[in-house]
Amino acid sequence: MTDHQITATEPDIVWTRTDEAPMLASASFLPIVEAYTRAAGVSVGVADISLAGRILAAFGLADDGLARLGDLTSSPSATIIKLPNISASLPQLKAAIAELRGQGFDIPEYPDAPASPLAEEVRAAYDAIKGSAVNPVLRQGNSDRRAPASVKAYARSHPHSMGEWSPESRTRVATMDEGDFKHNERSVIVSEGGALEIRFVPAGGGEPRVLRDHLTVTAGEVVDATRMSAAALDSFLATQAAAAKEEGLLLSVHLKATMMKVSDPVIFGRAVASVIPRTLAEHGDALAAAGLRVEDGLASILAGLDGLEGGEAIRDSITAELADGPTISMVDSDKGITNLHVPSDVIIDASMPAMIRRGGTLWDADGELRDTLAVIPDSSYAGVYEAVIEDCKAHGALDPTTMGTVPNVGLMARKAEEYGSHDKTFIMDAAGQVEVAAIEGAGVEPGTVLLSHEVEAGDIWRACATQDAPIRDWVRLAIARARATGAPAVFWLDPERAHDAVLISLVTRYLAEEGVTLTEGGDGADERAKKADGDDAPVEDSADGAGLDIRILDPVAATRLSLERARRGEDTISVTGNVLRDYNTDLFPILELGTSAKMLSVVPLMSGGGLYETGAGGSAPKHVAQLLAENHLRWDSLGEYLALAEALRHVADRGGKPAAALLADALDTATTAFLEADHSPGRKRGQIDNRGSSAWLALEWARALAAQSEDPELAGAFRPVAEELEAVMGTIQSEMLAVQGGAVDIGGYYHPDAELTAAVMRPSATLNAVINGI
Ligand SMILES: NC(=O)C1=CN([C@@H]2O[C@H](COP(=O)(O)OP(=O)(O)OC[C@H]3O[C@@H](n4cnc5c(N)ncnc54)[C@H](OP(=O)(O)O)[C@@H]3O)[C@@H](O)[C@H]2O)C=CC1
Ligand SMILES: O=C(O)CCC(=O)C(=O)O
Ligand SMILES: [Mg+2]
Repeated sequence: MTDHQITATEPDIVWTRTDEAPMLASASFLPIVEAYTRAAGVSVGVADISLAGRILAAFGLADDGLARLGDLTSSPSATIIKLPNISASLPQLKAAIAELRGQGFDIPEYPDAPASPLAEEVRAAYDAIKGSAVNPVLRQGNSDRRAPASVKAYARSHPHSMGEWSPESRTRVATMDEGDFKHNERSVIVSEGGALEIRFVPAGGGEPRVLRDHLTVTAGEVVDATRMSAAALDSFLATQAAAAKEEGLLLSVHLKATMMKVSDPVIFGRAVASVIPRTLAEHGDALAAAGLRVEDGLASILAGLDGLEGGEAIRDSITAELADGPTISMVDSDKGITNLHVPSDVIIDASMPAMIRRGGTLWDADGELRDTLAVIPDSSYAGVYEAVIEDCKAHGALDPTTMGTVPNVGLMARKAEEYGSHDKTFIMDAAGQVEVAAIEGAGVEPGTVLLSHEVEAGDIWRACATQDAPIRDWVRLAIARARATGAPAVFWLDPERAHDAVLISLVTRYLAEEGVTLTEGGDGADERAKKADGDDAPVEDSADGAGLDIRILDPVAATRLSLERARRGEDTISVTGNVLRDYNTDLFPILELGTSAKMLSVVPLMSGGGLYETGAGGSAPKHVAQLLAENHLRWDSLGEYLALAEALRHVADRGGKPAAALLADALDTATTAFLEADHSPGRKRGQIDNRGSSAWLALEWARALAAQSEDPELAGAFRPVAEELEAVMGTIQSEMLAVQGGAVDIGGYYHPDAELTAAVMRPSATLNAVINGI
């Protein structure tokens, strides 16, 4: 029994308190949810998994909501609604620590250079909070992300803006063709359970050093190892900086420094270094002595120069080099924030689709849109974006009013693949060999080296693991989605990649075990032959005779096929590994719906429980900035509405709470009516915002509950609510709009004051009176 054992008092549904815009939106919507569910005998509790909450918990100053929920995921009764949370970069973590200290919490500063065992401990505690520390704990299942039919219908009738694509666009992707993670990858299947060790053997003799001492593996686990060569990376980045300048393209770098918290900040730092090489050659020692690191971005370095002896000379040198080098794309041209200022500002899953949606352009320092050289160092997945860009150049922008949908079934459970690699990623400090060796079991003699790489100082070496049970579950989920929709399901796997080659063999075997045969031409050959014939029709035949069309294609071919079908209005399920799950579930929703916030994002937990994520995007920091400046929150809570309906259905399926099913059905009806009436938040001050939207949803939900006849008592309880809300909705909406315009104070960014937040997020006394009266 762990400290966090779930008790019988755990509520039916746990709602997560997170950060930024989703947390603010919850302050408005959650009181409505609590009132409606309480009236139907369904309990909703809150677990704090915010960045600030996790920091306080690490020092015993708050309950550990994340640990509690992590335990809950192993229970079949788990029903968790997970809102997006901050995956903190180091600058964000430090800002949160400073804010909490400023509020009087007794927590230590982040030790940059720990010099005592205690400081080491503090650093380890903080490093565990950094990056994507929440999702891997809760995601004990694979992922099923899609746009529900009502949302797709809404997007078709209310299309978002889509930039034009010209065949003359010079925007392109640059990626490495050697020395990167893709090209150095090696992969094995461990035949039996056991334990592995990761060790470093220095070049030219010397004692081997253990990097990771007891890595438990299970039978059938796929273990990969790879390295990014520092020399190859530096040379690639220098070439791209020169190419961007030469070709007059903006330089933009697209990484995932938040989620890939060990490798990608280092790669980001090398990108920063590539635009200020002379400054680093001349002043590198002074910067290091002041603790200013390229990994933290230009903003952090520039801020650290204030008051530093010799700081002005360094600033002048940086300014001169930036003026002399390629034009770097802007995150915020008004404030002079470039793509290389902050590691967490540009996150590839959102940044590349947003650029594609804007006709392949990014902003320059004058706020003008220009073509860009999109630098994606590792080539494992860069080809997907390359293929989309080529497609848009050839055929123009996609049309949201007609395009089909590309939902995703993602292999994600139990820290699968790269996104579970943080504790097995190392930045090498010397040349030598890194080995993954069996120390116990694993179906081989102890000491057997399973994987190894020659490394140089500065290289990034990492191992990833993917357990067999999640792979089988993923294949079954893909079949289930193909059956439920009739759409073809395509496994995006690249036979040229070591890991994917192993997965192709497993997927083929597990499909056969489920009685499913790959569609003829499932290797892409048929598609190519048909194209050569000028025949654009999809492969309709299904090899298993049961109407299933399941194929395996490399990611570039899969992208082309999915886009070709989408342009014809046809749907294609993308069945992918963990990284492409992340990329595709922003890419396609942003093109189809304008934002991934409108996605239904279900994680059927392998224990039988359910995790319902809201949307597939992030926490939109710029939405918070807008709320603070002009009291308008444009966050769209549609993802929350969709997730709540699914969670209620899960509670109903567990038995004993029949009203949960009625709440779910009524919420679906309400969401459809809400979309049809176009009550979604507007982007600008003076338009309806998140709070006004949730009030409309409350009205539609009450109406649908009052209209159902299965539970007359419940209908009776909600009839007056619906009538009252209907009568006062005009007043509610005017009260909501009246507060917009000026700045507001909620007493903090990472840890705002609960009362101030509630006051800002519940500004309509009329709505509050109705809700509080339920
Ligand atoms: N599941 C999770 O917990 C995730 C957490 N994150 C975290 O979120 C933060 C920001 O990351 P990132 O996703 O890259 O950037 P954003 O959150 O800024 O999302 C990108 C853009 O998507 C649009 N958007 C996203 N959600 C909504 C919504 N509900 N309503 C309206 N528009 C929305 C906005 O576009 P527009 O400008 O058009 O309004 C936004 O600017 C980081 O801290 C990151 O670590 C990121 C991804 C997932
Ligand atoms: O965990 C994170 O940092 C981000 C997750 C994410 O982007 C996603 O799941 O789509
Ligand atoms: Mg994502």
